[in-house]
Amino acid sequence: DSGSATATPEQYDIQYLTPVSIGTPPQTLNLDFDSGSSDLWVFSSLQPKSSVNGQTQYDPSKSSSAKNVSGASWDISYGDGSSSNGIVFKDVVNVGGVSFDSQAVEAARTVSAQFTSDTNNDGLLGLAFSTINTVTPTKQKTFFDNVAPSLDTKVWTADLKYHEPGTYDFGVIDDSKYTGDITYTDVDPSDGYWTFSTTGYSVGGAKNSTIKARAAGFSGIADTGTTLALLPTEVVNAYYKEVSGAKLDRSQGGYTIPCDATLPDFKFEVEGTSFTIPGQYINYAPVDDSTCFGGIQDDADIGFAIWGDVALKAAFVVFDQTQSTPRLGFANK
Ligand SMILES: O[C@H](COCc1ccccc1F)CN1CCCC1
Repeated sequence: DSGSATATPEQYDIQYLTPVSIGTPPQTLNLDFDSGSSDLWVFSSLQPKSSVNGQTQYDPSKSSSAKNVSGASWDISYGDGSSSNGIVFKDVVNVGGVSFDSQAVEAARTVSAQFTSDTNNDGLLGLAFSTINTVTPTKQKTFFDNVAPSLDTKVWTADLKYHEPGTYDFGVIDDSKYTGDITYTDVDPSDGYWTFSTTGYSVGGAKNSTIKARAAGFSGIADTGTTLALLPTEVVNAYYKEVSGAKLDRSQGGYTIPCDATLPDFKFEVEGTSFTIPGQYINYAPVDDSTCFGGIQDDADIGFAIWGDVALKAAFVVFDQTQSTPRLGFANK
């Protein structure tokens, strides 16, 4: 079995939304596929009206296949301070033609203000490891872990794009979506994330002088649910040193740049193969009519780097569980 679903970017690629059908008859919700968390939760008919602002709500009472998981509840908080909680149903879930008939669908009772104001986001589909699922008393499996046995090959792939729709595929590596070889690197799943090491980085200076790659690598997570690339302070400083007019603006929460700056490319290396984030991707969004917010920011107080969409959209990425050790594959495209 294999399938493919479209990942459509919201403004500035702040996140990508993908249609998921839930229940009988199918209720289609647009979810944020998040490889940085492991709960599939949805806006639901159980929420107070005041917490819903245009989102599509899952209504288990309208699904003949919905079954409440007695005594189960969930409560999740994210790195950006947002949160949600509720109760749990099992129901049929279909993503791009790949289906599982008793997926844990976590129906929200409460969502934080950030989710209420995010009108097109109907919930999340977690794709990190099931060890960090928040359902108690019995942890639930991610959609990928549930469908993995049925897939032609135990992978899912992300082909996210700059300001245009891309795809999430399950059970297939579509060779038309990348060029050259796929470079694989081992993942350490012990924190529940797709954690991997980069062997180096380099900055293509505005004057086309490249800063030599940093000898030591650093570890980070591949996180489709994070917008920006959050990297070690030293790396971030080395990058913006190359951008005239760049400044660390605490009031904006990080580095800003002149919107008309010609930004250098940023290269990261995986097992010695380099992948280029074009400078254009690193002009994330305007904060006023001439100042823009940088797409590379500091990973301070997280303790590891977060390779979010600004980085992932520069590659074809394979989230691979075909072996006992999970792997990430990166290819140019
Ligand atoms: O909140 C996340 C961004 O958090 C980044 C992060 C990941 C893992 C550990 C610490 C972190 F700060 C983005 N939201 C997730 C759901 C909607 C957007």
